[in-house]
Amino acid sequence: MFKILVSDPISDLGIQQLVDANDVTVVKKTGLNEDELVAIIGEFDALMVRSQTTVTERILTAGTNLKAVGRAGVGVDNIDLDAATKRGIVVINAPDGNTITTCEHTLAMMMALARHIPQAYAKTISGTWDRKTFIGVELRGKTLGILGMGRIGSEVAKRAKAFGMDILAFDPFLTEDRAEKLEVKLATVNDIVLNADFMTVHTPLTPETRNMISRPQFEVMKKGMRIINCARGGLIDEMALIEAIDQGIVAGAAFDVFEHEPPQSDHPFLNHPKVIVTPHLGASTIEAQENVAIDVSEEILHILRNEPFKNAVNIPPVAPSVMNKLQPYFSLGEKLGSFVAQITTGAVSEIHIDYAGDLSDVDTLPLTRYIVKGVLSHHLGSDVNIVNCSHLAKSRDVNIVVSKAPKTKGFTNLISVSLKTQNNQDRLVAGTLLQGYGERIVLLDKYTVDIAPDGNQILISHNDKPGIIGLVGTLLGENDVNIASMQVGRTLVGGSALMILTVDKAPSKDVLVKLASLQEINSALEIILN
Ligand SMILES: NC(=O)c1ccc[n+]([C@@H]2O[C@H](COP(=O)([O-])OP(=O)(O)OC[C@H]3O[C@@H](n4cnc5c(N)ncnc54)[C@H](O)[C@@H]3O)[C@@H](O)[C@H]2O)c1
Ligand SMILES: O=C(O)CC[C@@H](O)C(=O)O
Repeated sequence: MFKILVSDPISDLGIQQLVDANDVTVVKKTGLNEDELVAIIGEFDALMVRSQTTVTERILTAGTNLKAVGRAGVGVDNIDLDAATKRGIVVINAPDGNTITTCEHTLAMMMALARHIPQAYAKTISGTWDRKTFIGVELRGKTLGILGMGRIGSEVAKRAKAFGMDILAFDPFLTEDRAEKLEVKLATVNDIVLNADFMTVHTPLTPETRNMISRPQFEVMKKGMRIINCARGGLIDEMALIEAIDQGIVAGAAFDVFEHEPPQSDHPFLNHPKVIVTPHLGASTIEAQENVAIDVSEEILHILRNEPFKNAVNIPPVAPSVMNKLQPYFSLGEKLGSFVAQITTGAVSEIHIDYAGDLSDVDTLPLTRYIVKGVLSHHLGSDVNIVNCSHLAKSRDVNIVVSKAPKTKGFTNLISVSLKTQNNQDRLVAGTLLQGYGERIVLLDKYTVDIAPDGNQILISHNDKPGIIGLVGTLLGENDVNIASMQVGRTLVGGSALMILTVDKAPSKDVLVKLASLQEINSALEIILN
């Protein structure tokens, strides 16, 4: 039974599928501080949050059973991603579910700003009928500058066009072609600062975007600019903005987000007549909260059930077409990694993976992760997963080298995994997925073999002499180890040879020692493939 902690207010309807799942227990506990979370997180397999819970390294370290942290929303700046990645915890978000809602909030803020609606409302209900102070401006014919043309920025552009606004847009990934399709003019930040009447930001908060609009921009800004921030506090320098408003450069600002949330009661935005604010309500609609919670719940279930998932923030995304092609190879890849690690002794310095045939023309990174996981799991156990395997390899100075070849020796697909060690070993295992026969190991070092990579195997290195197979069979039989299949490979008659046995149960250490001491046998090794 998986236990999931929901630590922020999240739509009940959105998490219904978790509540209904018969392999899941959902515990809702909101408003906990870090210490309280640290005290209980160890019992849980997954944590689901919005933006109130700050998921710190301490919480992640205490979450010894945590496999996933789900963010019901877009921004993951409240989650320590590095700490999660190191611990192999998948962080997922719901990037699409609140796009329209946040875009609509942005437009609502822009219109409220243009027409002084919150200020006029406050005055009217206080008993003053003031029609002179609140002369607004039209949106029609005005220029809107959009910084960040991702999901939300693009939707804002579409709707602003309907108001008759001209759009100047800046995004490092915005191409001429896409700008043309969106009917916006490609611009620089400076173009927007100098020419726009309204400016709205829709970027993530990164070291590069922090204070992207600050004193240098306000100094040259078009007079009368109105600024909206429904993305992240810190994108626009809050103190510099107040100065610019007081200097008459900026006509007004509408902010849904703050550098520190909630802001202190003496924050200058909170009592400034030209600033309107909402308490991070951008994503707060019934629809968006259901959407994001449904998306994240689905993903958490996939992760806990070991099923393919998307939207992981700490693993690069994979196109569905690539995923469909690679997925059948994940189990084979992991077993090849595990196999070669089990036959290698000494510290691994390099994992060389060669993809040939069908696999040579796809982005194989997700499959590489399974292979690396297979290699590292042999020594590091269940602490390794596809999220942290690259980090673990790097932190142990293991070099991962990938090569590709379009042709194979008679196989439509072939994955070769070789390990180089610091004591100069170089072992290789290659496998394929055979139509109708499933996974096969077809090459072991220089020996051609045909092994189904499952269950318990014994790998015996011996000299190619008559009678060895009989000796091995007799010894295993005497020790109640039943042989399911046997493969023998040699390169030269009478030279060194390899025997691989699939057995119904694992041999004891004692039996392996006895096998290794038989005449003409050089070593006997147990390999377990699950
Ligand atoms: N107020 C809310 O409740 C709320 C709700 C949802 C999203 N958000 C926030 O809104 C922002 C946008 O969300 P989204 O879903 O559109 O994200 P997105 O990832 O789809 O878009 C972000 C865009 O910003 C661009 N960008 C990055 N650096 C830039 C830079 N220096 N200058 C210009 N553009 C840059 C990226 O290329 C990308 O296209 C995020 O910060 C998100 O956390 C806030
Ligand atoms: O959970 C929220 O309401 C905040 C959502 C928003 O900031 C996001 O990044 O998705």
